[in-house]
Amino acid sequence: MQNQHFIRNFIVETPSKPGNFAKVATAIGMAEGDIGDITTLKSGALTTVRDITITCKSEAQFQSVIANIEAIGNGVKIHAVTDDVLKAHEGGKIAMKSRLDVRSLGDLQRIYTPGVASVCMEIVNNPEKANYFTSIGSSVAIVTDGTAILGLGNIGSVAGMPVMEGKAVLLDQFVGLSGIPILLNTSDPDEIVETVKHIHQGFGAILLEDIGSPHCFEIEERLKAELPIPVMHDDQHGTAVVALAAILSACKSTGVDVKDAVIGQIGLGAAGLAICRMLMAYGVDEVYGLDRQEEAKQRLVNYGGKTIPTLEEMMETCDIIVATTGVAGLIKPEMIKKGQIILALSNPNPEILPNEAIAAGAAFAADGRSVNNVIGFPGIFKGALDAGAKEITYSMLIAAAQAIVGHTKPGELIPNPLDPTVHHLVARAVEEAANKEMNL
Ligand SMILES: NC(=O)c1ccc[n+]([C@@H]2O[C@H](COP(=O)([O-])OP(=O)(O)OC[C@H]3O[C@@H](n4cnc5c(N)ncnc54)[C@H](O)[C@@H]3O)[C@@H](O)[C@H]2O)c1
Ligand SMILES: O=C(O)C[C@H](O)C(=O)O
Ligand SMILES: [Mg+2]
Repeated sequence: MQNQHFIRNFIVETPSKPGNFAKVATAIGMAEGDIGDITTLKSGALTTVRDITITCKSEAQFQSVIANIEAIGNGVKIHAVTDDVLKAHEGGKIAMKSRLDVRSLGDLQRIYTPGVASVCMEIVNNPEKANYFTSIGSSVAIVTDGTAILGLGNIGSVAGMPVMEGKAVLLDQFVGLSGIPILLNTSDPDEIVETVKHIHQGFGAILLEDIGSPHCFEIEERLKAELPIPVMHDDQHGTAVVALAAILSACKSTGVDVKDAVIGQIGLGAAGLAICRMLMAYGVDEVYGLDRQEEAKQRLVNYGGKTIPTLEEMMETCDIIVATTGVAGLIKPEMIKKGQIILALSNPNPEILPNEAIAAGAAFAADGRSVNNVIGFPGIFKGALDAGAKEITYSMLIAAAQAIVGHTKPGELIPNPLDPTVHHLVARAVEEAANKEMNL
């Protein structure tokens, strides 16, 4: 797999004289290492120690980064090279924590037997109070069968758990919801639907994650129809929201009316088909899909979409290209037309690196790390839960996309996901759209 993201942390000591860190940065750049976070650990009179996050495309590249730094000499020393990604995952990223302290017998009797019995009876007599007296209303099941983990494919739900824990971390950090991973050991649609139906009462909503096509379409449709709570396949609709927002922002920046744009979508699986459907729901006429599977193309045609037979033809005729194939490096620089907008959204490695696309003439380019459904799904679920919505509809999704665009700075494609305001605005917009649909 090309364009790998190997992330390591270098603990580097340099003499405190100005210019020494610049030598280290140059040494890293000469080996094509990409510098990320830099944390000064110690700033002394004689030496400074920094923790430098470096991303490389291969282990070999790391070795040349190390060799280049060591070649500087004059007191520049590498004290350690650590893998902070693995370190961050030691023991897992999430934990079930109590919101209350139990320090006395009184506490125990209130939150446990016998006090808890009265709360149970309160719910027996007023079932709608379950969301008020329990955590159900702020809990989201993150359900996967592990068949389409990022672009890594069918690696199974246990190997996919770090991704599901990641979604739970983001739900907690950005909107204060509790995400609970549910790892299925079946990819049979009937068994998945039956299982989720039997566990749904413990959750306010269901987030389907990294379930591959075509099963994901049937599973989501059946659960949406059969459950009284919101169900959303994030890879489909969270991605469609973010892709629409990025396209609207790019069109705004380039003075193009999105409804006149010619948009090509490479890959018509979970993400790609949903992106096409979202664009058509938004009123874009010229949306063309491409997939290597006939049945994937047929699904788009069944929704009223159009297809283009080859990648070369799509790259030649479309102003905006979105790719969600899982195939790193699929789009070659020589395929890029001047002024094109390229959203190569596959993770962990895009169909083309944004800097390569820009260098080849693209007006805008982004990968799946920056244009990522993290901008959408936390606020979408928060808004749906706050509204007490029974489902997540297109008007709620389009409201989410418009809220994202409204908070995007000129020249940006989408806001920074670390900006808490964007998640709050998305949640409010989704809640309002839901209330409008429920005539509240
Ligand atoms: N940036 C984001 O937020 C985001 C969100 C969802 C998915 N993704 C990424 O998109 C990729 C696909 O995810 P998915 O859930 O849609 O998977 P999927 O398996 O449902 O869909 C992938 C589709 O791409 C097609 N495809 C593969 N190689 C192709 C090629 N060479 N030419 C044309 N079509 C080809 C497959 O036939 C399939 O239909 C993954 O890498 C995933 O990480 C990114
Ligand atoms: O997990 C992500 O980063 C986004 C998306 O859900 C994906 O599958 O790529
Ligand atoms: Mg995913």
